[in-house]
Amino acid sequence: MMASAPLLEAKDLSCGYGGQTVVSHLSFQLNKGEIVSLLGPSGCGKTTVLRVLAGFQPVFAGEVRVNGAPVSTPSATLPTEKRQVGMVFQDYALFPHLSVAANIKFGLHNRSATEADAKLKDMLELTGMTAYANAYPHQLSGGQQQRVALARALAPDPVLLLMDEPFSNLDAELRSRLSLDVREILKKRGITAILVTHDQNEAFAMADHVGILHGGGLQQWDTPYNLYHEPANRFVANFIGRGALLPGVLTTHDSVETELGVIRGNRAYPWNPQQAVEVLIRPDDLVFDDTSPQKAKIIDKIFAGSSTLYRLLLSSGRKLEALTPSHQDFPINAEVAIRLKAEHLIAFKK
Ligand SMILES: Nc1ncnc2c1ncn2[C@@H]1O[C@H](COP(=O)(O)OP(=O)(O)OP(=O)(O)O)[C@@H](O)[C@H]1O
Repeated sequence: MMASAPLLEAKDLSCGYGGQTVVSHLSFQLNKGEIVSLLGPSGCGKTTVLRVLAGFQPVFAGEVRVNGAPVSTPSATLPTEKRQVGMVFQDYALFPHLSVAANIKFGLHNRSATEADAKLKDMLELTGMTAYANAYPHQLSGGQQQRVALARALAPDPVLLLMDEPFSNLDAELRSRLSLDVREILKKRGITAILVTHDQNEAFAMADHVGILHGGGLQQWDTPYNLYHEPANRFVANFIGRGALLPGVLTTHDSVETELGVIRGNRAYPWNPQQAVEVLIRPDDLVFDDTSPQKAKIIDKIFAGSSTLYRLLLSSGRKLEALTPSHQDFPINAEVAIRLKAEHLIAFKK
């Protein structure tokens, strides 16, 4: 039975501070080698959950299991040092007076010198920091310091790696590059990891599954693709990506009449025909198409290199956004013909 247990399992977990519950009824599982992200707005409890998983604080209810064995229950909390978790924080937390090599070897005091040296060499290579073994943290860039922090966290072969906003002190470009690099490093070694972030690009770039936390609970646990294209509720629809909600009326269980025509989707809704709904329109659901009878006026555009985001005004006065390849270049105030090209019909009852 133990062999088939998930690597990490949170079951109906409630946690918080003092008597104050921050997150309740949280359940999720991670298999070995999986990378997941807990994503949510500031204050939703991401760090609190991570602290529970690390063993820094107790659970009020529910339990956490690692490889089938309970590590947190309301009556017992296995201490951090016995959990074999590695941690990477926002502020790097490297020892300033120790060299890169000594930082990485810090958690290896119970290994033989030969073993520790081999591990150091391996970690330096894995994180691309071999040339900096003798440098001190203040001589490194933020991105390099975070690579060392990762090497230090991975050196003792943790069962689980916990990362709390690891890239938020870095500029946007470095952040996106490093998040891909770190994913590659973790995948190469089959490391199971949880990343806490409020940055959806980071979560999407790194994680196999993402849990959206809000309002004291989990709103959706899904792949990045599904969170974007098949959000489970209005909160997720608004929180993830860009988009607008367009009013419409359900005509059959899987089609909605809107001012852009009838939208037919890939799922059936249980509501009666004529039910008033709102349909989620993502910017990439709209295409410019000269043959379409639907007209819109361009009121703004944001050029982003390979693509352009257009803000459009419909004749009803409603506004939508369209994301197109940047060769399709139109001036502000131009009238364009648009067509909906959505494969997913995401409707919410009005
Ligand atoms: N030590 C503490 N004592 C009491 N309440 C706390 C403590 N730490 C956090 N909280 C509260 O718990 C809630 C969740 O905090 P938490 O830090 O887990 O959120 P978060 O989602 O990680 O937010 P952020 O993205 O801003 O870091 C917040 O309302 C916060 O004020």
